[in-house]
Amino acid sequence: MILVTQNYKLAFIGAGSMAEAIFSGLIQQNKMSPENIIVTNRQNEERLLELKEKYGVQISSNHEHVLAEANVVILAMKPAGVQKAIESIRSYTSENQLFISVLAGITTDYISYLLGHNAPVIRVMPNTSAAVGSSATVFAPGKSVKDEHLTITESLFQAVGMVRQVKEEDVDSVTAIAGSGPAYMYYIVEAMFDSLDELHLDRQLGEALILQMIQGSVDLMKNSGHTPRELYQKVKSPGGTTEAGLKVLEDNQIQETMRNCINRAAQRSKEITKEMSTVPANTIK
Ligand SMILES: NC(=O)C1=CN([C@@H]2O[C@H](COP(=O)(O)OP(=O)(O)OC[C@H]3O[C@@H](n4cnc5c(N)ncnc54)[C@H](O)[C@@H]3O)[C@@H](O)[C@H]2O)C=CC1
Ligand SMILES: O=C(O)[C@@H]1CCC=N1
Repeated sequence: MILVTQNYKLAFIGAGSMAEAIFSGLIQQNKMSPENIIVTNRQNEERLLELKEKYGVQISSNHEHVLAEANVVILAMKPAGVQKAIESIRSYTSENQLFISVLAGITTDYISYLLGHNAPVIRVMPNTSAAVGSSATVFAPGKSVKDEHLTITESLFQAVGMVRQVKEEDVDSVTAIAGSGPAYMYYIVEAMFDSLDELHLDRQLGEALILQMIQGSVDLMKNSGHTPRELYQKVKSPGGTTEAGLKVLEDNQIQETMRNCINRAAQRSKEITKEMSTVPANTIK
């Protein structure tokens, strides 16, 4: 079923992991047709050909062509590249297009400043689970955004997972949990997988069990109405295996480390804003 998204023509400026996760999710969930998606990057033609081959999306290195029919432009380059990227497309953009930025730390004001006009700009923070329809996404509107633009953004990202509107000042914090969060989960799971060899367990069996164990834990956290603390207390028996394992986590201050990790990521998002996204004072309207 193609939803409201069928009327949109999406241009992705940037063809990396995040762009691929979003458009592959939209295509695989049957929410958008690949003909309505055009993708460009800075210079890697081979990467564009690979994406065309894999998903059937349109590709082009000609920015005028990329922007010509797009009514939604998704900015998906690294934060450090935003100035050059917008300079290279600016003359082909208009106030009739909606700009969606997924860039960590880059404000809607800065994007409007670089565009030099009043097109609506929405800041979105998705994650790579969009590729399987399971992103945890937030969006925050910039200045010229109307309800219709919020609806478009919501419907696009609803197609690839859960989506919520937040204030732009909260996006740095959300980036730390929902944007970067998957990497922290994969990092922990990598360690669990690596323990399989030490346990002399079959790798394939062990990996399947670990992933199902995580899935089951998530299901229980979502559905039981119990807090994480209540749930781990239920697993733990006095003098048992869980207590022994948890003691190692406590002795190594793993919870504190996790909080530090998340706080540091949020702080980094704010640093990126200062380093790369400051609007010169005399241009603020
Ligand atoms: N990877 C992730 O999990 C998430 C990434 N983000 C944000 O998404 C953005 C992209 O991240 P990734 O996809 O991981 O990076 P990436 O390095 O995989 O991709 C960046 C893409 O931008 C292109 N690019 C760079 N300069 C360009 C220009 N001047 N014109 C056109 N294209 C240009 C590159 O050629 C490349 O295709 C970043 O700003 C990041 O903060 C947001 C949420 C999650
Ligand atoms: O690491 C980063 O900066 C980006 C933003 C969230 C996930 N990846």
